[in-house]
Amino acid sequence: QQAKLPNVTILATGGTIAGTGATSTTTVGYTAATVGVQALIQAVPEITRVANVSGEQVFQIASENMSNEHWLTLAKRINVLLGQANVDGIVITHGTDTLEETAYFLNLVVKSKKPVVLVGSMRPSTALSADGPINLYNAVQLAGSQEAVGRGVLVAMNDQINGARDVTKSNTTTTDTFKASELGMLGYIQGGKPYFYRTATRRHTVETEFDVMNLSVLPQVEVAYAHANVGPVAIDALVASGARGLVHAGVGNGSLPAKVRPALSAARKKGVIIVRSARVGQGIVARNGEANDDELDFVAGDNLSPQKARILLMLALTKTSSTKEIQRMFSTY
Ligand SMILES: NC(=O)CC[C@H](N)C(=O)O
Repeated sequence: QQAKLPNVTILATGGTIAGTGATSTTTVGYTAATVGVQALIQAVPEITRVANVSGEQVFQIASENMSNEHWLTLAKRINVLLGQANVDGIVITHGTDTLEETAYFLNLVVKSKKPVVLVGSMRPSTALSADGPINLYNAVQLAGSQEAVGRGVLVAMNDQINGARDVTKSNTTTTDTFKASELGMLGYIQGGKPYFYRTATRRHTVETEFDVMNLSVLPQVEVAYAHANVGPVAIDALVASGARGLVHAGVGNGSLPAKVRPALSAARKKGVIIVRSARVGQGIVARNGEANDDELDFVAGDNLSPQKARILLMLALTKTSSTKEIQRMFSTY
């Protein structure tokens, strides 16, 4: 332990950053989540020069298998670690498929200003020009930096820093996949130093009303996807399965197709909370825009993607079932 270096804990959860392929040119069809956290750290000895690093293997999964229970376990561990004076920051290695969802969940439930940085890779560790090692090196630097304190949960990949709320995976395979769409990234990591140009304005971490430390399950919230010719089948099935909340990934500006509206309205009358969002990927779904939310007693999803609206609705339902209160939360977080 070097006293002048920050203490960074790496929580490993799997993904491509811990993946291996048959050959150096295998960049699809490899196996995710095979390399353990100690091997990940040993593969990048440079990080021991910038931080006192310790590692914990929290899970070893491909992130398409990430569940609410995994999130609760991870969030609780992070809150315990960040409560310790000898931990300055946390890096989470993670598969990229649901990395943005884990990031937003943690952004709402981590109760510390200390840096929490998610990192993954698009190429397995065995590939030519694997992006995992430099991404991990940058993430550790960011998590150990003073610049990252109080900025909410961050995603560090491809030399760029993004905020948890706005970032999304935008390309199936390229290394520049993480983008904050039209809102833009927060900064860069270059030469081992973070450069911040923007900051997230929505409340996060220590400023939220959510606390998962005593929870072992989260309320069931599902997403129903709209498209031409869509009917009520998926919505009815999700409600019958016991969903307490439904996010409607509407077309355009969160529009409700004629066959969908009565199904959602009937669900609301049974007590299910309905959030109107959009499958478009950019822009705001405002209250009483394409649908009369006041009359239907629905919640407008602001500019959250359907998958992120699901997370906020789950956490909202741990506190209230008032649509007025939930709408406030969607305007706050
Ligand atoms: N690039 C990746 O990390 C994708 C691998 C895998 N599907 C996962 O999300 O864990």
